[in-house]
Amino acid sequence: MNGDFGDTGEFGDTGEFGDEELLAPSTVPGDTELDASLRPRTLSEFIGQAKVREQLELVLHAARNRGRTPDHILLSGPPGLGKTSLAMIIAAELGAAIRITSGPALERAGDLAAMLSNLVEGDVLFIDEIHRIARPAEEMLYLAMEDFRVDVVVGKGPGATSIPLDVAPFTLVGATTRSGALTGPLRDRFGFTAHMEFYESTELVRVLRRSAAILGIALAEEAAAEVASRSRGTPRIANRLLRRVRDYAEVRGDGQVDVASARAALAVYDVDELGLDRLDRAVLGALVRGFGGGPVGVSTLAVAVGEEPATVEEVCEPFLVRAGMIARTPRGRVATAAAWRHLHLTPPAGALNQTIGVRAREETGPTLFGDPEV
Ligand SMILES: Nc1ncnc2c1ncn2[C@@H]1O[C@H](COP(=O)(O)OP(=O)(O)OP(=O)(O)O)[C@@H](O)[C@H]1O
Ligand SMILES: [Mg+2]
Repeated sequence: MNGDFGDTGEFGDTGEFGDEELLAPSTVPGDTELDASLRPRTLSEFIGQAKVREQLELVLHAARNRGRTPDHILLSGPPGLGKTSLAMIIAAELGAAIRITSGPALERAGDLAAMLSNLVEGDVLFIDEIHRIARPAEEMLYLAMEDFRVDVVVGKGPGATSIPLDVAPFTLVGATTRSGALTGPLRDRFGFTAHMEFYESTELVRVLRRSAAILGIALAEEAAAEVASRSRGTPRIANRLLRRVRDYAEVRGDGQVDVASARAALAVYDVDELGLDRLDRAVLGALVRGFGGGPVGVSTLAVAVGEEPATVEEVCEPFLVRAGMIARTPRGRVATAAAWRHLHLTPPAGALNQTIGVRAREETGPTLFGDPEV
């Protein structure tokens, strides 16, 4: 099994990004193969996310010492940061088999029961987009996670009986771009939640160097830095931009990617110096020009740019917050002074001045001004 199924679910449905797919953090057609060849295979190959790596190392090590399956693990963070890669690494580090499914595929409890009853002791069950699991399956999952047992209901109406079935002890690894959308009971049953953060440019440079070595691309140091700084803190985007600058260097140059050809290539693909794409710029434009800088609710913003609220909230916004362009306030989203300037406009006197590089946590993470308005 190659286990690569990045194009399930709403983020895989990249039609909405049109020709701006280059900067979509989700997988786009053609990525899958690339992702598979560039995926880190061990925890030590996994670049960045130092905190998460340390925490995971402890969880896995302790479980190995005790000869037990580790606690269930939730991986939470924006698309393309390495959740699927980490899930596979967890299984590899445990020397366990990995079974892969996703929330949207578990529509009926029976789908999950079939999956669970096939598990062998020690297996890792990976459920991607776990926040999209259907309710009946979710309830079955609680019991399986806690007691390694499921109740399969046979028959209908008053004659229905439930037959308890044992499930082999397994480790559930769930991945989600929206841990806030998980129900409390499900979240509580994970022993450990790894919060994935956007990558620093220096880390993306290492990702790019590694990928260039695997793909046999001559990538100059300065060019790597240039690509890294425009990759929205996201390894998947860094790898994709790397392929585009390679194309450019091969067609218009001698195949060597230097900083000049990298810049020229990125200009051709309309990737701005912060790595913002058309949708990001549309969101900022709507916020600044349409709503005077906010505050405005995320669903209103989504309507203004003709996008799904989930896309704006889970794909654009985390990065715009991290880039210091948008702040979440209890009354809605607000454009910072940097956002106005990025659009070549003069910020109004009261515009927020925010430092770049605020931690981009999901909606459950700390915000500047208390709970985000949803
Ligand atoms: N830490 C890392 N080191 C090196 N490469 C990485 C790292 N994290 C991710 N990548 C690269 O980025 C690609 C995308 O990672 P992955 O598919 O694991 O992301 P994801 O978080 O599961 O995304 P999604 O939420 O869209 O499913 C990988 O194939 C790999 O090439
Ligand atoms: Mg994934």
